[in-house]
Amino acid sequence: HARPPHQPIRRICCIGAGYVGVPSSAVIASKCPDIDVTVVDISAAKVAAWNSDRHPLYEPGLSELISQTRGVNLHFSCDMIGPLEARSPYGLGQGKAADLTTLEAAARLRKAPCQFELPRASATILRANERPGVRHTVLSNPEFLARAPLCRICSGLIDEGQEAVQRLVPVYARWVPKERLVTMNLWSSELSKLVANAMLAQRASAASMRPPQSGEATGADVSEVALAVGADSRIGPRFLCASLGFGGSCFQKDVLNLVYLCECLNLPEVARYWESVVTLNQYQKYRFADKIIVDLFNTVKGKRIAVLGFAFKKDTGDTRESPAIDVCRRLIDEGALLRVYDPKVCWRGSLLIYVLSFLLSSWPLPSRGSAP
Ligand SMILES: NC(=O)c1ccc[n+]([C@@H]2O[C@H](COP(=O)([O-])OP(=O)(O)OC[C@H]3O[C@@H](n4cnc5c(N)ncnc54)[C@H](O)[C@@H]3O)[C@@H](O)[C@H]2O)c1
Ligand SMILES: O=c1ccn([C@@H]2O[C@H](COP(=O)(O)OP(=O)(O)O[C@H]3O[C@H](CO)[C@@H](O)[C@H](O)[C@H]3O)[C@@H](O)[C@H]2O)c(=O)[nH]1
Repeated sequence: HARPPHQPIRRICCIGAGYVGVPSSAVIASKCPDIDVTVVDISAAKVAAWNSDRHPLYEPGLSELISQTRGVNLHFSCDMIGPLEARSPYGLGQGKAADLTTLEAAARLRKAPCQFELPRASATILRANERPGVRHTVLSNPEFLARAPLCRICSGLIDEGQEAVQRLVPVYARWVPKERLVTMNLWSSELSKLVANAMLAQRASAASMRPPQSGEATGADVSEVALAVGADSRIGPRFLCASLGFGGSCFQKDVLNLVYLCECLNLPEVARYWESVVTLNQYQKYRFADKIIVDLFNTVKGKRIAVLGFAFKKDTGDTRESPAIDVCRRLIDEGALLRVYDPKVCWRGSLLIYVLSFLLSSWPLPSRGSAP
């Protein structure tokens, strides 16, 4: 479709009203009042929840952003075609259902052998479904710079997509200083995300494994060690807290993506190196559960144990890959009766946890807010 270059973006449709889609869309809507943002999701319940005052996930400041923008230029819908077709004279949504179904399928090729193949595969699928007047461009715009919020990477496929990149950049330029808006080729962008997350995961893993097995063996205090080590500006103070293992939706997946990439590139030694980050992380969780068992006189069978906190980190209700899952599973396998409570974990997650804990324990439910 012939479109004048650098025509400003007026509409954005985000597919997937989850942890990435909603915060990103809410920020764009609040920073760009002239852009109409619609978030669509396959789950009617989720869309209804976003349209209500009981949002399905917690993120500090998100509810406030949504209350300012929802119904103004931020919309939640199950209609995969309407938001774009009704308003857009061009672009991805102009067409029919098949178009967006394909886009969705392409965007969610979670079984693509490697993250790197995703943009190319998406582009191929979209191109195969193009109709006259509709042109698709795939950009890589990974979300991974959580601690560098004033920075954003946009990238297009190596030899194409530059026009689309030039149209996307001004959207972020509303709140990101120009010098911190980085454009690069797609493979650099994808690899940046993998490497950044893998290095952070490696650091969190190493922090938990500070030899010799933290302070336990030596009498050292792990927080004091972290303070001293982090005072070296080359190392820095962040990500040095020993924990029972890293969790979350990205770290393990991204490290394993890197492992796979190394294997494909015939770099088995490098692959094993990164794989050991995940292995150590698993070990750390089992070690923690074993320590509980040992401390409770080598058996937890029939013992009632309270688990305070279930999300993978503080200030979130996200339980994906939470280390608590492995710890609880190990304790349940050993016959413990668990009582799990996390005030931030809500909706489906909490229901599951409550059902689990009801089945496994006769303790009364704590009232909301009574937990630390
Ligand atoms: N969570 C992160 O921090 C993070 C960071 C970078 C990239 N990612 C990637 O971004 C993607 C989304 O991650 P997330 O954490 O937001 O996941 P999520 O599970 O919170 O959200 C995904 C949403 O997509 C919806 N969905 C699934 N299939 C759909 C379909 N066919 N049509 C419309 N909606 C559909 C689901 O109902 C869900 O609400 C994933 O591919 C993830 O790997 C996540
Ligand atoms: O000193 C530390 C710091 C973190 N963790 C653990 O590491 C995991 C990940 O923490 P964090 O990175 O804060 O959370 P995520 O939301 O998973 O964020 C990561 O993954 C996101 C998705 O790719 C990126 O946006 C972020 O930049 C990247 O840090 C959590 O289980 C933490 O408890 C530690 O064990 N010790």
